[in-house]
Amino acid sequence: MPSVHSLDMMLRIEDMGVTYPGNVLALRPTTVEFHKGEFTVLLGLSGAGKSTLLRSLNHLVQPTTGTVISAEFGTLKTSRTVRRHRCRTAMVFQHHQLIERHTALQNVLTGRLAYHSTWRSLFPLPRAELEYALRCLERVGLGEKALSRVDQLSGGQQQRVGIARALAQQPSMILADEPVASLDPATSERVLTLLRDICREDGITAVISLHQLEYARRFADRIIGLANARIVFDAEPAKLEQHHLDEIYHSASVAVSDPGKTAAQTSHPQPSNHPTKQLEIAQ
Ligand SMILES: Nc1ncnc2c1ncn2[C@@H]1O[C@H](COP(=O)(O)OP(=O)(O)OP(=O)(O)O)[C@@H](O)[C@H]1O
Repeated sequence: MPSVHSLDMMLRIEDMGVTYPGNVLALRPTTVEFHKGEFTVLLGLSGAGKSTLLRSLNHLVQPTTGTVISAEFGTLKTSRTVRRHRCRTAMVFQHHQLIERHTALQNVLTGRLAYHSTWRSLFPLPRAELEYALRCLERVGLGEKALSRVDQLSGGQQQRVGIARALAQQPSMILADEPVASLDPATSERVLTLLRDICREDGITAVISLHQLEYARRFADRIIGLANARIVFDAEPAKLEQHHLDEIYHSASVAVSDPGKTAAQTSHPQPSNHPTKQLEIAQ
């Protein structure tokens, strides 16, 4: 039976579940839809299943059950549809995954490779491709660093190169797995602002996993909270209340919504990856 989906659907997963070898249940069968131009943040404790959900959206992690349906390419069931979907789905990683000895421009150009055959990519890309990559770098404010080696850039600049590379792919969707986890608070805010603004301007659908609750509240159009391999919250940030946070973080007494309060001030010790801890750092 064909699935029923909304008009602005970009990607839909249906009864999609992931069990890793060793019988590790990482995502229970889940049905959820992502909409065009929506900026969704995945929240949850370490091990809740955020990366698994995120990475299965482009079959980087192979779902064990269920399906992924793309508005552009239909159900991802052949290697051809997966390839085409991946071409339009850019990824941004926590550790950038850049080639450090290459220049920023060379790294951004790798975002164009999906559009070229293997043999074509062995030769220099046409001037138009270089100009396009340069424009992507200019959009993230790094035009003047185009010829700098990536290992000579700061962490925040490297992540901006990662975003430029994603943009070079001309994506309809960006999946970002903890893109600011290695950055200081001020740089994190700049990177998230940049990512959100670019996604808004270009109508790109974004799904981003974060540990910082405060950033999720500020930047997301929609928050999906995960706990124990299932979605326990799915709504706009304004609807996220303490009892939802308790469910996401299994904690009944921490005022995580109080930006003035830190983990050290709460009556219960927090695990190191608890959002309150992140909140403390994010202030
Ligand atoms: N390749 C793998 N093989 C086996 N188990 C895995 C694998 N990847 C993840 N897991 C397990 O699956 C569960 C979900 O992991 P996942 O990485 O999706 O969580 P997460 O919410 O993204 O965590 P974090 O915030 O620490 O990145 C965890 O129990 C994890 O140990």
